[in-house]
Amino acid sequence: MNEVRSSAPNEAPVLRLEGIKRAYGDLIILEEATLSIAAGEIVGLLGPSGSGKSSLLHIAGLLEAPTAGTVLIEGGEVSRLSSRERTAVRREKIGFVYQFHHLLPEFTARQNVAFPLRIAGVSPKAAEARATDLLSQMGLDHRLDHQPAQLSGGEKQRAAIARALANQPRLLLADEPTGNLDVDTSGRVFAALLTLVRQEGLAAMIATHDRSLAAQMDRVIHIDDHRLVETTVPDGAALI
Ligand SMILES: Nc1ncnc2c1ncn2[C@@H]1O[C@H](COP(=O)(O)OP(=O)(O)OP(=O)(O)O)[C@@H](O)[C@H]1O
Repeated sequence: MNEVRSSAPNEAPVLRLEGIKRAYGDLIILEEATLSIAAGEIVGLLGPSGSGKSSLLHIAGLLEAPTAGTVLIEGGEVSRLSSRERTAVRREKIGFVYQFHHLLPEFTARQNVAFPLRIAGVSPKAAEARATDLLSQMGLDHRLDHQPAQLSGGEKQRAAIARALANQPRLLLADEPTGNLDVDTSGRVFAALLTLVRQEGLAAMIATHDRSLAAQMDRVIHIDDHRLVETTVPDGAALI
C-alpha cells in the first residue's frame, strides 16, 4: 500500500506528503511515500534503525528537501519555496522535538520556552505568560526558573516539548522524544506530550522504537522496504 490516508479526507490536511523519494546518491531511503495527517491526528512512525524515520520527519519539517515529491502544509505547497520562506513556514507552523532537548544552558526553563515567541516578536510579558502556562501543563510549575543543568532528564524533555508548542504550531514532529529516558519517566513524559498535543488540536507525527507508546497514538505507520505501510493498533496489542 503506497497511500496512507487521513481519517478526515474532506479537510485540507495539516501535513500532506506526496510521492516522496529520498536518496543519498544510489542509496534509496524512501520511495513513493504518500501520507496525510489531519488536525487532531497523532501518527506514530515506526521502523528499524536506519529505515528513514528521521529523514521523513526532516522532510516533513522542511529541514531537508526530498529528492522527489511534494510537501504540503495546510494545503499549500512548501517543497519548492526558498530557504528563507521555508524557515518562515517552519517557525510559524511546525514544532520539533528531538531525542536530545537542545535547551539553551544559560536560560531558565521559562526563558527557553519564551525564546521562540520573543524571536517571533511577542512581547516579553505575553511570551512569559504563555511559557508559564505551557510549563505548568507539562507539570513543571515548580521548575520555571531552573536552568537545564538543574533539571532531570524527564524535566528537560518536558521543557523541550513546551518550547516546541510555544508558537502554537499546527504540526508537531517528534523524533524519539522520550528515547533517552527510563521506561517509567518515558511513559509519564509521553502521556503529558499526548495530552498537550490533543488539547491544542495539533497534527503530530512521532517516531518511536517503543511499541507500547505507538499503541497510544491514533494511527501507526511503518517504514517497510522504503515505503510507508499503515498498521492498525488495537489498544495495547502487539504490532506486526
Ligand atoms: N547525509 C547522509 N548521507 C548518506 N546517508 C545518510 C545521510 N543521512 C542519513 N543517511 C542514511 O539514511 C538512512 C536513514 O537514516 P535515518 O536517520 O532517517 O533513519 P532512522 O530510521 O531515523 O534511524 P534511527 O532509528 O537509527 O534513528 C540510514 O541508512 C542513514 O545511514
